[in-house]
Amino acid sequence: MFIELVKGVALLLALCFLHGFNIRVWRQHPWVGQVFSGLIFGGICVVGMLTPVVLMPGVIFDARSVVLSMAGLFGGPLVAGIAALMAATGRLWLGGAGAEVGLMVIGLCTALGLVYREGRARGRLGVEPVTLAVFGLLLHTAVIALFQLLPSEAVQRINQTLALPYLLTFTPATVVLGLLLHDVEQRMATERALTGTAARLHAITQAIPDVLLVLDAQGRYVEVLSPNDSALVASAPVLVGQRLHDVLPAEQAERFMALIRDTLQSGQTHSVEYEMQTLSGLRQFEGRTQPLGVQVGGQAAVVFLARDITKRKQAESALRESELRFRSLLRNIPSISVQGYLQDGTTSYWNQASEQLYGYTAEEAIGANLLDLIIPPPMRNDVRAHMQHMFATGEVIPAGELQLQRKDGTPVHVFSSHAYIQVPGHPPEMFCIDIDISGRKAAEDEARYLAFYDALTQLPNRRLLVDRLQQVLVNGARSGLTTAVLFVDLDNFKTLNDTRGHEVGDLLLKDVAQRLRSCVREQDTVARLGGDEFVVVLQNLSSDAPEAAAQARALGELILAQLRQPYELAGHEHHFTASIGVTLLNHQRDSVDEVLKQADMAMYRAKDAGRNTLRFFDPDMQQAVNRRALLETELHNGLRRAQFLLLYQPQVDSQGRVTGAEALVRWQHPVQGMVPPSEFIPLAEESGLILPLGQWVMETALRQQARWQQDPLFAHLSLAINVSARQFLQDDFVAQVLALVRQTGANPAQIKLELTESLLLDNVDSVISTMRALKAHGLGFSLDDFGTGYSSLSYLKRLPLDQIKIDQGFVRDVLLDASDAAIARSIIALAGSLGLSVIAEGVETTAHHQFLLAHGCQAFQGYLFGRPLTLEDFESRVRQGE
Ligand SMILES: Nc1nc2c(ncn2[C@@H]2O[C@@H]3COP(=O)(O)O[C@H]4[C@@H](O)[C@H](n5cnc6c(=O)[nH]c(N)nc65)O[C@@H]4COP(=O)(O)O[C@H]3[C@H]2O)c(=O)[nH]1
Repeated sequence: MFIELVKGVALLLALCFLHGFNIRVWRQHPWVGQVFSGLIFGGICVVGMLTPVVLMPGVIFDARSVVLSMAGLFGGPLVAGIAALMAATGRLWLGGAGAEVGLMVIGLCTALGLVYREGRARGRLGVEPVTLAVFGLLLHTAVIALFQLLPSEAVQRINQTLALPYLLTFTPATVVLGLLLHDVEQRMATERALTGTAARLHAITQAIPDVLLVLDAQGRYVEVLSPNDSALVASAPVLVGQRLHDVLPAEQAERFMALIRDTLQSGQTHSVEYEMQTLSGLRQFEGRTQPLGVQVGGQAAVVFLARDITKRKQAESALRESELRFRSLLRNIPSISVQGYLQDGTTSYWNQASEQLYGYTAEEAIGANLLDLIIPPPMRNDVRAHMQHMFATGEVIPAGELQLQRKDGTPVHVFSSHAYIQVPGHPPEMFCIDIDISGRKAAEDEARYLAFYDALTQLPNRRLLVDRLQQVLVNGARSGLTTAVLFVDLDNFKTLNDTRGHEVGDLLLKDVAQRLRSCVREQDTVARLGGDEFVVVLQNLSSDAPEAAAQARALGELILAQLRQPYELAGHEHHFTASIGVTLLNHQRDSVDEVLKQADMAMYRAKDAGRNTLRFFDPDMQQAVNRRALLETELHNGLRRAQFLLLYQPQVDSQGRVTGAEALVRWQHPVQGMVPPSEFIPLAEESGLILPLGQWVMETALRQQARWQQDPLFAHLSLAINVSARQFLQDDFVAQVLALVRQTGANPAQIKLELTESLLLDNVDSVISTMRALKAHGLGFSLDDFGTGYSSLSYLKRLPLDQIKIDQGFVRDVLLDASDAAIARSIIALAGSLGLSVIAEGVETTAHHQFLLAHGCQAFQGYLFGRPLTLEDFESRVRQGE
């Protein structure tokens, strides 16, 4: 019996082995595994039933209760169901009296096993020995209870002999089988977990591109994991088992050994960068070591993770090279100045082109402030504001043309672009990229200059001339002053060009340009129209057209005279003349074209008239000018030929007694007869002939006065002499007069110099000093035409005058015009208050005389008392008066 039970236990062990093996075999297909497990459990039951403990025929005992309950507990419904079906089939096939109870036992054990399984699944029951033992005891007690349904004979024997051994054998068997199956179950779970971990690890190591090595303390390759062999010194299978010294150069192997030692000693991760000759060539790696934590083959070991960084290193090196290239490019690129500045303007970068452009070396510039370096003072506030805005907002200053300054202070034109760069970890910077455009600017200036100036003579060209004339036409109308346009053309210029070539021709034109410029004032324009044609624009001439024409003619004559002077051209002396056409601008009527055409036509008239001359466009003007020119010549001749004489107009006192005379010049023209001063004095003043004429008058008058000195009849007579402004303002006027006084022996106390108010307009101080100098020698002064000019009373007070003359204009209408009468009265009163004598001129009627007399005037001159008389007539008049 015991032997039978041991056989049963052996069957149980076989069951465990077969069940474990089956599950492992079918782990990929768990359902199939369960079916086979069911067959195994069922098979063991059937085998057990075939070698049972036979109590009596038809009543058998075997280990099916243990097997089926464990099939339920560890196999689940499918396994237990198959096993129970097979066991039931086997039992029915064996038959006998105990068959029914046997089937019930099969059902009971299977069911209780499944119940236990459910309790375990819900966490209520475990599979530890005690629980299994309680389960086994309950199960087999229940089975013995079922045995009570057997025939009474069998029941009796069971209860007496078998029940107790049954309980004592099968309960522990249940525990043992449960523990064994539980162990199988656990081992399978561990195996599954390990398989999962290994699969994950494998997947991970396959996924990472790095090389993973396990090296022991001796430097032996324990494990080599690499996605491919290209990163290894030899293929993985070859490496495993070899030592570092076997596959690496000694020096490198030793370096890794030291790393392994350090890692194991410190227990810390270590990093290394190295280069290695691999199966795919020389590669660079970044490696990390980590202690493995467990021993391998009795040795401590490290995990070594190596990453191929060849590409990264190549990229880094390419980047470094590229940066180096760009830096070198920026540094050395000619003509493009690059400068870097920090927020406060401190210079952080300065390339070679900046050195050349601005004159500061990089050493001088870096660290200095932008504003102090190249920004002209007037621009500094603007630049500061722009920079602040850019650094605050990141908005770049727009590119544009600027005028900056070099180290030596000279200006430089640049086209400046700006960039705002912020590199993480560095302060933001402004980069300026400046291109020198001074050359372009100069070219533009040159082009602008050439557009308006003649390249050969540097004179304004036709375009600028037209421009200026247009302005003159617009503005001149307002001023009322006259503008004259002179068209100057060289005579025979073409011959010079043809005979001596254009170069010599150019020399002549340059010389002519210079001479023309020297003839005119700053405000006038000399332009070259092209070829040998020049135009001179004279502005601010007299508002009186004939006078302006005379001024234009005078300048034209001067130009002709200048251009007549010999020319020294390329070693030869040449003589040229010019023809000039003149027109006066009529601001209301003319256009620029019209004006130039007129001057051009006048110039051709000058050519027709034999060249070396000037002609006016306007025939009337021409005639007037001709007349003046003729008169001027005649005036000149008249002086030489003594055609002038003095008349003497008596000046009388309140009693009508002659007290003196005013000397009045006359021109005894051989053809025109006696010419009055109004016709020739202005011309004499313009032409300068007034100086010799005035000198003659002064000498003649003084000589006459000296003669009168000798005669008691005339010795008391004073003599008034007219002095023109131009004459009076000569530097040596005082010396001239005093010399004449000395030479003639005239009495200065009897001499009165008559000055006009116009003299006082600009020259009060020098007039006063001249007057004082003469007065110091006894000469007296009378202010002529008083009241017609604009002399201020304050001047009047300062002038060392003796007499004021009331102008004949006031005297004439003194009885008709209340205001003239008032002026005359005021002048008399004024003279009285200033302590001056007063003389009225132009007194023609006794009514004039009476009025003036009544208002206190004591001296008179006028037709009422005598016209200007020849010397003889004047002297006989004085005699008659006596
Ligand atoms: N209607 C009218 N006229 C009278 C009467 N009494 C005198 N006159 C004129 O008035 C002018 C007076 O001379 P003035 O005011 O010095 O004005 C002078 C003077 O400014 C200038 N002048 C004359 N002789 C000389 C001279 O020798 N040298 C300079 N620089 N200027 C002279 O020429 C001006 C004109 O001289 P004249 O033609 O000689 O004209 C003279 C004289 O003939 C009168 O009752 N009725």
